[in-house]
Amino acid sequence: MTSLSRPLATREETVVRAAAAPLLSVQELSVRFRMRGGRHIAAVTDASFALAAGECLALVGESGCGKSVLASALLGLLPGNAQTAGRALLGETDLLTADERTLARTVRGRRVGLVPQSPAAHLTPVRTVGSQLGETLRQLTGTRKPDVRAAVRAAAERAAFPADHLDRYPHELSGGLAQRAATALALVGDAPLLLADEPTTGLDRDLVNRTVDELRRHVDAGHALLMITHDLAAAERVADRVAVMYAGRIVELADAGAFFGTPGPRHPYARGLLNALPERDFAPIPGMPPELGDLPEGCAFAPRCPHAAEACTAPPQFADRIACHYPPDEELARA
Ligand SMILES: Nc1ncnc2c1ncn2[C@@H]1O[C@H](COP(=O)(O)OP(=O)(O)OP(=O)(O)O)[C@@H](O)[C@H]1O
Ligand code: NI
Repeated sequence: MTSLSRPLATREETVVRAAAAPLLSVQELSVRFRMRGGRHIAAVTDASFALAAGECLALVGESGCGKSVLASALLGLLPGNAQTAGRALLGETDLLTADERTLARTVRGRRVGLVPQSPAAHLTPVRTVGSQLGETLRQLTGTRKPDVRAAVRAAAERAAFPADHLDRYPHELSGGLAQRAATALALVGDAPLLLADEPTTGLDRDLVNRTVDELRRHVDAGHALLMITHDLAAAERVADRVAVMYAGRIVELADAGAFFGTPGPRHPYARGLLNALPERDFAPIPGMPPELGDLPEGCAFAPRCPHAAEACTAPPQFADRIACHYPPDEELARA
């Protein structure tokens, strides 16, 4: 063997390992907001998950449970009163500790794309959608001037944004159109990781499906997608895996097929979420989620949980993809 064979073999091993390693690894991510009077809001607590290239993870849970805060943390977009703990590794970069210059120059838009939850607030008010798309294309993909017009039309088409609205300003758009403009902008950079925060709000079912299918094509082309959504039907259509969040914690991670099909969700909260759907039992979960500034000591879902028992006054560990003292098997054993 020549002396070259070793480095070559090592490089091959590296490629194999890279293929198996997740693109994003979030480890015990917590976000706290410091408030007046020494109070704090525990918006995200100990969230851990990984996301591979070519995979979509849907993050679901009731309003206010911390989904958008989690996404903002991954982009370094939290306000000044936020404190983070844990790690969020994108390759070698820890997104939680990367400096603003790195985030602005190499991460946002280039390595991590965002479809924001409030697209109107993220679009530049004084520029038309077409001009914003054109500028983003030139910046992120180096599209040359003569090619920009066609590229803008293609980008709009991908997000079902009508070409005859490209000369409109953001305030002239309906919520649904602003949403599609934001999706078009987010897809332009071809970032390996896309965070889509409620990308189908304000769209009718046909457009929801069209948007979701375009996002799925993006995933199938090798990108990773973290999709935050209230729309469980959209989640079922697009996701490979599901993360269920309750009161700032991920309480269940599941394969989408098992979650939406058989055997179904394992966590009592996740079962409640699905059963609340009109096409299922249409039975809402009784009660309200707790205040994130005033969380109970034990399991935060216990006050609403039909299975709560003595053990639930202590916080459940996240183990075997669920944070529950009585996951289904144990429940059967108790019955
Ligand atoms: N800048 C902030 N300062 C203090 N608290 C905040 C701040 N931003 C968000 N929060 C709180 O963090 C919690 C989580 O909010 P977040 O927006 O992540 O919820 P969400 O799951 O995305 O809800 P929705 O589905 O309604 O978008 C909420 O209680 C919210 O009030
Ligand atoms: Ni949100």
